[in-house]
Amino acid sequence: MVRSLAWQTDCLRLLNQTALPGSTEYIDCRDWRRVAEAIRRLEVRGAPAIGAAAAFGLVLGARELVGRPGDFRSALLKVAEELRSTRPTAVNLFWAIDRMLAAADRCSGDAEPAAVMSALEKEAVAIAREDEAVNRRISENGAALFPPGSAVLTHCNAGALATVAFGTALGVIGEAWRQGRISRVFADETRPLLQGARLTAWELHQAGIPVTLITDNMAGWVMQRGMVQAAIVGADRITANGDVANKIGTYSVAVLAREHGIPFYVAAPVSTFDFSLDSGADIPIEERGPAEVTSLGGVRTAPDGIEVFNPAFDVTPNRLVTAIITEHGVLRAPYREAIAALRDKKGGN
Ligand SMILES: CSC[C@H]1O[C@H](OP(=O)(O)O)[C@H](O)[C@@H]1O
Repeated sequence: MVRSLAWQTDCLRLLNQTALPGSTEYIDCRDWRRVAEAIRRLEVRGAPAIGAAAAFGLVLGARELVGRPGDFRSALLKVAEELRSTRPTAVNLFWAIDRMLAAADRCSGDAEPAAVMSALEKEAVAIAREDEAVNRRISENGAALFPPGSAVLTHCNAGALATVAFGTALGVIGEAWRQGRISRVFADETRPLLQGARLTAWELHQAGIPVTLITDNMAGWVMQRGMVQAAIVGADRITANGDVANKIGTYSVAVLAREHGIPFYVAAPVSTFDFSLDSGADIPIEERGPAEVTSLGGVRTAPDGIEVFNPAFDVTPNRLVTAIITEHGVLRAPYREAIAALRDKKGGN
């Protein structure tokens, strides 16, 4: 099974997703700063995966601080803040760090730093283990939504690579495939960083699931031609009213799905819900550098010095979301009440 990361006690091993699909390379992080860099560079990416990576980054930070002079807990908080600053949109990053700091706070005030570090390591291992189990439940809950023989469209990568294992949207697709419910997947390439072409197409091809790669601007025509009967994506943050932040281009897919009368599904764990935000207008949207848009594979594709707008995410309003598939079941509009009922199921905060 594809895994985005593995805790090896002395280091956090990351599958370098910027090297896929051309080569399978690993990054062994023994320093929390290298984990932070990997998140910023999208060497590890995907909401649950960056949450788990940051959790193990905090363990590495704690390990560095054990035996150092000065106040262990305030130094640990500084590491946590650095990890929080890596990317602003996926709420799993903040959920995981909050959960780790809560684990540290459960240690008595006079606990030795080594004891706190041990508690942090246990919590990070639990976060990683739970993510795989949660994704399996999401997959089982979502598979039943697809009538046998369905072809579906997906955007970006919400697969095993975006999580600790198994995936969310691609987890649903894999389970539906195993049940004979999905016959083919149309994968948007997902400009500018091509998570669909490089990662989703790779994951599905590895799994033997029929996949057709299309460019983002082909999604409407594929729907208009009746080549897909549904769309399913992951999420980076879902607010209290059911608005969904996800990879840039997701909103366009949702509008096209509504226009063509096909369901638009979102698959996400409860850890991706942000109960503190009332609507998608409040979600911070990461903007990345111009080079991601003005070059491709190291080849310049736009004039020097051209103005660039490069938002990494967009927000799909809840009215365009047919259902949200979680580990606790499938939510349908109106979402506010159903989401509120999930609140006590979100560990950590
Ligand atoms: C299962 S969360 C996956 C989610 O994260 C991706 O963003 P990025 O590749 O920038 O980390 C994308 O929005 C996916 O849907």
